[in-house]
Amino acid sequence: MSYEIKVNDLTVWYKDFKALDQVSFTLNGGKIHGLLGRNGAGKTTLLSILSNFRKAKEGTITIDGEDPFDHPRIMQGTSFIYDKDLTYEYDKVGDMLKELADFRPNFDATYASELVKKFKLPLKKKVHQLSKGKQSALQVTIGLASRTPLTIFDEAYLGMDAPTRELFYKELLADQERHPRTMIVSTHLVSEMDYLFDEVTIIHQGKILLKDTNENVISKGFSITGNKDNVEAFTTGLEVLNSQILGGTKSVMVYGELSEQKRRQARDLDLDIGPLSLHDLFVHLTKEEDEA
Ligand SMILES: Nc1ncnc2c1ncn2[C@@H]1O[C@H](COP(=O)(O)OP(=O)(O)OP(=O)(O)O)[C@@H](O)[C@H]1O
Repeated sequence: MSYEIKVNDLTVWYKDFKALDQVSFTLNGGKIHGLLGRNGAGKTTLLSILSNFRKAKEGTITIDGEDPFDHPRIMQGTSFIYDKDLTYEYDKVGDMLKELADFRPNFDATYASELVKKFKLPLKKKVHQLSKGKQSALQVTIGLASRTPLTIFDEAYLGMDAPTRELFYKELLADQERHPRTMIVSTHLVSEMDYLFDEVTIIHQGKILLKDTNENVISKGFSITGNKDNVEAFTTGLEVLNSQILGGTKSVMVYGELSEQKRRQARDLDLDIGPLSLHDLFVHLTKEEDEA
């Protein structure tokens, strides 16, 4: 089971600072959505509203067709995994997992035990005594084993070492395959996680910059390299994200559709067309004026 999410004209203020500015989008159910944004872009603000931590005051949100705020079914069906402060969590790991099973109707205790083994979580240790990476692994275990129709991981990998992150990504894909749900995964580690996403949303300075399938986003990013004058002639009118000149050669990154006619023109001008990664697109699409 999975929830569809509709956000319409959502604006969030912190006193006189606008953290989200008329944000509108739909997230299809049963997909893994990558939510990408730079520091302070508004990711956590958005995710805390989707997970009922905060009420939408301007704009509307529906999750599975309902206003999610204070809605028992939607709240029970939503997991929000974030960098939680576990300093005062004196329960033992095993007890915490047992208690959770009572609150989450879909919680799979057998799968949780498998994850405990894979992440090497010490069941008898108190949660606040776990290392940062193990605390994150515990949170991820809870997020995956809860099997909620909406599962949100907000930079859930913090403190995990590279092999543990790999394990998390592998489990996320495998369990999504077995039990499709709506997942939202926010991250800065774009190059490491890009293969996980079915759909991508980029948020920048409180606004949605881009929302599309991962495949479509990637298919619109190109690097164009060749003779400087030819590259300049070719890219006139295209959205140029970045350019570099080395002697008489120019290399640019562009974002947009390239028609067959444009591709022919590139061949005639002896230009090389290459793909761009989601990481490159993210970095350059969210570049600010003073970072050129
Ligand atoms: N409680 C608050 N009071 C005032 N401003 C806030 C508050 N929470 C967040 N902000 C501001 O709102 C903006 C968005 O913050 P948010 O935490 O949503 O960003 P983020 O994309 O999750 O960033 P990061 O990747 O750094 O965690 C930032 O400018 C932040 O300083």
